This record gives sequence, C-alpha cells and structure tokens, in this order.
Amino acid sequence: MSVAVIFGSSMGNTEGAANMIAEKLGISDVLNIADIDADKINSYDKLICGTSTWGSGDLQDDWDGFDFSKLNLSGKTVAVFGMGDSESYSDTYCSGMGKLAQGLKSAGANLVGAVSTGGYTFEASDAVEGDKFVGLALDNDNHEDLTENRINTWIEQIKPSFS
Ligand SMILES: Cc1cc2nc3c(=O)[nH]c(=O)nc-3n(C[C@H](O)[C@H](O)[C@H](O)COP(=O)(O)O)c2cc1C
Repeated sequence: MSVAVIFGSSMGNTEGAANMIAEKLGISDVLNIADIDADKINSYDKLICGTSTWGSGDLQDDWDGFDFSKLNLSGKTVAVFGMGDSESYSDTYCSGMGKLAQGLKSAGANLVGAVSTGGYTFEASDAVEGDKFVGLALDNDNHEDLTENRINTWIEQIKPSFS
C-alpha cells in the first residue's frame, strides 16, 4: 500500500507539520504540491494532505493553482490537516483546509480524521462541519506549543486507516 503526505506551504509551517506527521507514521513520501502533478497524486493508494490558509480564508497559493478536476480518488482514504492563525484570522481560521477537503471529496476521496472543535478558540471556519473540523487544525502562530500533542492525538485516531 502506498501512502504520501502532500503539503502546500508558503513559510514552512505546514511543511514542518507534514514532516512531523510523516515521521510519526513512518511514511517516507513527503511531497510539496508545488512540485507534483495530478497523475503523481492519483498513483497513491492513500493520502494525507495539508494546507495553510492565506488571504481571507483562501487555500495556500500552490494548492490554489492546482486543478482538482484532474484528480481521481474514488473511494481512496484521505485525511487533511490545516495550519492557520486563530487569533488574527479568527473568522476564517483554517478555512483553506475546508476548501482542500472539498476539492478532494469532489474527486471521490473518502475523508477520515475529523477533529472536535472543543479546545479551539475562533469565530468561524469553512473547515467546520457540525461540531468538528474536517481534519486536524493547527496554529503555529499562537499555539505552537500544542502542535506536537495535537498531531500525536490525531495520529492515534487515523492510524488504523493508514496501516
Ligand atoms: C496575509 C496573511 C493572511 C492570512 N490569512 C489567514 C486566514 O484567512 N486564516 C487563517 O487561519 N490563517 C491565515 N493566515 C495565517 C497563516 O495561515 C499561518 O501563518 C500559517 O502558519 C502559514 O503556514 P505556511 O508557512 O505553511 O504557509 C494568514 C497569514 C498571512 C500573513
């Protein structure tokens, strides 16, 4: 079974989280969306995809320029994570992760790894469905101290889907 962690990152924060997630799950393929095409993504059995949020609730630039219609992820297990700033951008916190999840779901992905919004302080986010984020929300701008624990907890949750 082939698994990749794919990230879009402008300043390195999401890239750092991607590397941490991959290392903890023993995944060797960690890919920058800026360097790969849809065929490469389609070649994997399972994916973990991450994006930061820029502008006002937008996808990170490299994901923003990506053509999701070229993906075919029918029935494939996919988890998403997002990096954002829950204080300065409280009303669009990690909204890019919501847009990423939407793009992957429209390609047929079976999304796993939703996380309760309890324990987070923010006003609004496109990444929330009901009382859960569609994936793991992180915030290295204000709560970098929480990032590794949040990743550890999430990995315990998604591990059965990626083993
Ligand atoms: C101009 C600008 C706009 C941003 N917009 C948002 C936003 O709408 N929502 C959010 O959660 N974070 C927002 N952020 C915060 C970034 O997502 C955050 O700094 C993140 O860690 C960057 O990750 P990266 O280095 O992987 O790109 C913004 C940051 C900047 C500088």
